[in-house]
Amino acid sequence: MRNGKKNFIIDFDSTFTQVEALDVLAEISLEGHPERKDRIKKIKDITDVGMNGELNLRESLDQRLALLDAHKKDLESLVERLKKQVSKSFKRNKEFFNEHADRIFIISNGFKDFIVPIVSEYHVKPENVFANSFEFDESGKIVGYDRDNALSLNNGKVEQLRKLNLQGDVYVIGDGYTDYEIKVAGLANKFYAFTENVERENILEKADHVTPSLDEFLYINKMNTAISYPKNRINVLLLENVHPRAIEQMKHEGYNVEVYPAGLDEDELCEKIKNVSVLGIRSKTQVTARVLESANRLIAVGAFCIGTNQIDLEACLKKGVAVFNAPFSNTRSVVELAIAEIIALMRKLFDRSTFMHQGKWDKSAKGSFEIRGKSLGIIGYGNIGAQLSVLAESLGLIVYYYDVEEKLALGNARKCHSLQELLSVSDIVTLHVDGRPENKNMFGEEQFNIMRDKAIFLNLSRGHVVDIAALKANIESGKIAGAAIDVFPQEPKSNNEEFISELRTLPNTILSPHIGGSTIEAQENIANFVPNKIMDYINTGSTSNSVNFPNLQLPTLENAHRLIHIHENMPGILARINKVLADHDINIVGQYLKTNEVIGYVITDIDKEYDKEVIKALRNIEHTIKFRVLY
Ligand SMILES: NC(=O)C1=CN([C@@H]2O[C@H](COP(=O)(O)OP(=O)(O)OC[C@H]3O[C@@H](n4cnc5c(N)ncnc54)[C@H](O)[C@@H]3O)[C@@H](O)[C@H]2O)C=CC1
Ligand SMILES: O=C(O)CCC(=O)C(=O)O
Repeated sequence: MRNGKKNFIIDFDSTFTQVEALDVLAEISLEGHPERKDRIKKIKDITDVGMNGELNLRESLDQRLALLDAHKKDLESLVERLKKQVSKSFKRNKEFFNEHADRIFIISNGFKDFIVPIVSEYHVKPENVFANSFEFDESGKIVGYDRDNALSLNNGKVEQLRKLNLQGDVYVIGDGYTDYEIKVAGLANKFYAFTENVERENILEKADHVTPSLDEFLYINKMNTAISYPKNRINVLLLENVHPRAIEQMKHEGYNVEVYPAGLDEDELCEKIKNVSVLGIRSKTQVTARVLESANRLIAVGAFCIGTNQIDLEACLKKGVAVFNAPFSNTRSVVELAIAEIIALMRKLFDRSTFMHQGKWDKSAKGSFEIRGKSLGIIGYGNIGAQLSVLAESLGLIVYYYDVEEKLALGNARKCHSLQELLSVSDIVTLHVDGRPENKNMFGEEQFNIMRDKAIFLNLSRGHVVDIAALKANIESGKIAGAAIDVFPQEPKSNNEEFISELRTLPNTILSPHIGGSTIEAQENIANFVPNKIMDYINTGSTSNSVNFPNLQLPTLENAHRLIHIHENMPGILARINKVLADHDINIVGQYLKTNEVIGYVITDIDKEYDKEVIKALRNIEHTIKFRVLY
């Protein structure tokens, strides 16, 4: 077999095209037939049994043709339909077919009548197509096939290949048992199980390599020209029960997705993250510098939430890992919960309901108030705080706010110039600051002391922001008449762990398991938003909305290769990149640079034809953190 040349044997049904052609032919030929549904199902079943090697091929063909009741004219419609259903990775790799036309062979147990018109559009030579041929009666009805052709028999592909007596290496790409048989007969160097359209368990185990797309096959054989990196090689790990829409989107993109329902602790994550390219988490999983040390392939982290205090953003930057979150998707849910809790606390609703469940009827107005005309102090007037301000005002609350940054007052909200000022005027105080480390215990005994007597207190931001012992003492003393706490310094990793807190059993205290953003709407919004940001980053290099990378919105790549260079922010790196490009006579089509304190992010679009040595030279520039090429 050896002369250095490579021959490619490619199956047609469910490999070259996404479908089984006879199944599609049945849909056409049985149009209007009284047994259409039933027959189509039978045909599909026979196909599957045959593909798994459990039914004699000739029998399978005979049975299907009898059920098909097809005519020559149906073949025209079939070809039109199949043209639209060529496998996606085949469509984008037309160049491969063109370049290797002499050495590409379609060997199929299907029929030349429809195979040739489809594959010819991909530069496959008609004389390189080996398949059966239909036989028609005078009226054009399909009545049989050429029975002398070995391809209507079991092991027919093997026999055909023997006849071909190909010189050089032979690679077989197919989804079925008959493709695998070629390898078993010793006529192929390797069998690649093609799973872009169907996965047949019994074939997967036997394959030399499972290839979820033609890109993967070309990549491992160093022949990829259509895309820089096969998407199935991008391993995604999604933790903490992210919404199924995210899983669906990332699988649809072609990524290899693993899902885990709970959070992982540092040791577990260090182990799990080794080969992960994209990590998806919510608020629990801590992405520490130590975790990042173990992350050999990580390119992006998606926080399926707003807060990113659980991620060491600086360590991510230093490692060239871009972090994305969903800054708006669950804000409304948090606001609605805060409003509900304010009313519930002002009416002592939870305690009253608990008493009722214990059989105690306590009808009284004591300690119960309307919220109308009361003052609400919002600490942290960001996306949540500002939205709460508008809703609260529409319910008749007088809104005060305090923020460390200059913020525009919405509606009639009144700005406070200090936290003390806000605390001294508010009947209800609610925290909506972010979880930056400086906010640890920002609310403690001193702040509770300044608050009005019998005020209400809410924290739906982060647990470490409040000194829990001080909160407990102030609830017990009656200074705080009610509290709603959704976030805690220590939260259970999963629903199976016990919640332990000093706040348990305190009066008029609503404790909720960090569910501010846990609504179907919010989770679905997040699951639409974050994967798209990550996919955009992987596909184009765009970093818009990244929480740690310099934000760059890039044009789509057309007729160029994109070089993405992430480096430590040092003087002169851009000059060095451009010197390397000039030394290799590279024509720059576009260049974009943005830096922050830690990294520089340079994108250079160049003409497609270039000396590949330049890639090595760019990678070797001192202070390079990460480098990748996109096309
Ligand atoms: N309970 C839950 O399920 C959820 C909790 N959150 C938490 O809520 C936080 C706020 O969310 P967004 O409003 O979207 O964030 P944001 O970033 O838009 O707003 C936070 C605001 O707090 C201000 N701030 C920070 N520290 C402050 C301080 N010490 N004093 C006064 N102002 C301060 C900031 O300047 C900013 O304006 C998130 O960072 C997250 O930790 C967010 C969503 C759901
Ligand atoms: O729902 C979650 O897992 C976290 C919500 C949250 O705290 C956030 O969005 O920052």
